[in-house]
Amino acid sequence: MKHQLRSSMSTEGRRMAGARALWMANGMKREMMGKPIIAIVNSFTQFVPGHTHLHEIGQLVKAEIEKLGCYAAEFNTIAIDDGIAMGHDGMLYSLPSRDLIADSVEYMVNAHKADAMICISNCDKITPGMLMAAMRLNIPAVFVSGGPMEAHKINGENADLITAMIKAADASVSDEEVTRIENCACPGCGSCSGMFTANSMNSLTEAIGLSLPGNGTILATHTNRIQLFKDAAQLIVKNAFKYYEEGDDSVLPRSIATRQAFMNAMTLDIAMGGSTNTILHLLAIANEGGVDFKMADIDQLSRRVPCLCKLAPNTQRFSIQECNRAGGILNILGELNKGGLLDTTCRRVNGHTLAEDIEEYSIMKETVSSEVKRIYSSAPGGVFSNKMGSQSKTYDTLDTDRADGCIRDIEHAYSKDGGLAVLFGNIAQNGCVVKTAGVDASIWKFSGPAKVFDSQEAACEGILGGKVVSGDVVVITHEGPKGGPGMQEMLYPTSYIKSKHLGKGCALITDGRFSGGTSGLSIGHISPEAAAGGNIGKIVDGDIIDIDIPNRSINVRLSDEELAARPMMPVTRNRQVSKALKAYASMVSSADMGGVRIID
Ligand SMILES: CC(C)(O)[C@@H](O)C(=O)O
Ligand SMILES: [Mg+2]
Repeated sequence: MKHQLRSSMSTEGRRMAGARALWMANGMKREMMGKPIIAIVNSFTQFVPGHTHLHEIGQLVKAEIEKLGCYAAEFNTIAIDDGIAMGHDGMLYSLPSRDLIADSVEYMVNAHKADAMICISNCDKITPGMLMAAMRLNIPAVFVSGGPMEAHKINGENADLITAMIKAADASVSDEEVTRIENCACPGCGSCSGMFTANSMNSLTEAIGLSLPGNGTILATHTNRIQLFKDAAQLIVKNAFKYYEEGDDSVLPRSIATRQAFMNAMTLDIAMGGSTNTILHLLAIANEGGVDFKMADIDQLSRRVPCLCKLAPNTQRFSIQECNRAGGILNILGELNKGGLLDTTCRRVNGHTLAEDIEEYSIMKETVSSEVKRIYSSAPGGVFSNKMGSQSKTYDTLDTDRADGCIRDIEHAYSKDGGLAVLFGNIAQNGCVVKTAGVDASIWKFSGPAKVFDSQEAACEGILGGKVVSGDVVVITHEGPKGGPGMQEMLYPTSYIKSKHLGKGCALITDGRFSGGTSGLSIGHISPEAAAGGNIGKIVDGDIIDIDIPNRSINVRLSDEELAARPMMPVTRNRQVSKALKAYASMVSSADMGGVRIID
């Protein structure tokens, strides 16, 4: 062994007889000792459709690994369903759960001295939590997500949980119509079908190189998703031997997720109008690995990367299944690469360079291999199913229309400027973010009077109660990482603006964050947050807010002197915060640092 097995601490030497006895009681065979122990980090839970089908897959992965002679042991992490935890104080727990997941993976893997891990993630905080752990532990790791949910279509347009939320608060829609939509919006297992946070993060994992091709886009219900798990199981064994036996450090997370890989991933995100949460998570993951990747890099990239792909909620024409049919993540990267926008020398978990994978998985070549066709022709089954790999339907043809198909080439970009932008100004000195892919170009410049609310709940009441009118800028304060605490997703306020048919008439700005399902002129992550003394906490009703996306600015129309003389507005809400959340709030940073905990 070139690198000593971590597990040798508990499997070697006469004095480890007790530990060996326990390992054998777990099912480890004598002949497995001295070989890498692989942790199967699963996030199965029946509280989240993105995870409800993961019960058996961990054991299938174990069987695949053990065929190759290594012992594999499964443990679970928690997983919160943001959609179910939304619209009430459950959302306070969502972002903090990311760090809890990272810690729990460290606890299990370090306590039992596992040598390598396969991470079975899916929804919003689970993929970033596990990625943070992978960077922290820096042992061989491969990621496989549970896969996306099939999309339900009404008259050719996506109808998902966001559609249900918007219709449910629209008084012009009948109860029967609302029930009809909620009955079909989520047709079974998988991460919700749009380019929401879960699918954004799983796509970014593929771009960073820590998962195999297809990870971001092959449907949960498709048999090809099971094949991906089998391939990943074989790969983690191969990489564990490469590292421990051959001393090959290139398989380690920090060797793969380098600064260049983060830049590539962010480039992809900007090109596909991913969830703004990815910014928060990429900053936090980079921070765990000591990678130099900051808000300023995101700002720079957003100025030169075009928007090549729009899925729900940025359009209702396409969802993740159509993106897969157009060649998925590697084919978006392929188009970006033609514009010289990537560093394709980055090495990936499968041992290839990004250039090699882009070439091999391109669907635009004259001869596309049967393996590539197999992956990208994975189609929805079209019937409700919450079973992993329960169907194997295929598309007859792949989508190679780069002018008006799901993935466009640079010549036919939706916009030359990317789908995400970072704005700065006197109310966001450390920046804030907006998903421009989801904003109608007619309101990229917007000025209007502030309507201030110091909680998400008050904002919801204000919007639904008619307090907010066309032309207003809704300002939601004290919902940042520290102030919330937990930086709630504001999907209800942004959906209610649409329910009230104010989508193009209002802006919303906050130190909180958004769901990937949010679209419209919604600006979040304002840093510093109000609870950290940020100027957003000084805004009062009637102040004029100037938003200018093309020039990347956001300001309250007050002079520096006026703003300096303004006191912070008192917080009027009455929110009960548990001790667990207070502990989190006591150490969390602002969004521009990824909302990571500052612990020294
Ligand atoms: C419920 C959603 C849509 O998954 C949301 O949590 C997101 O962030 O995308
Ligand atoms: Mg979310």
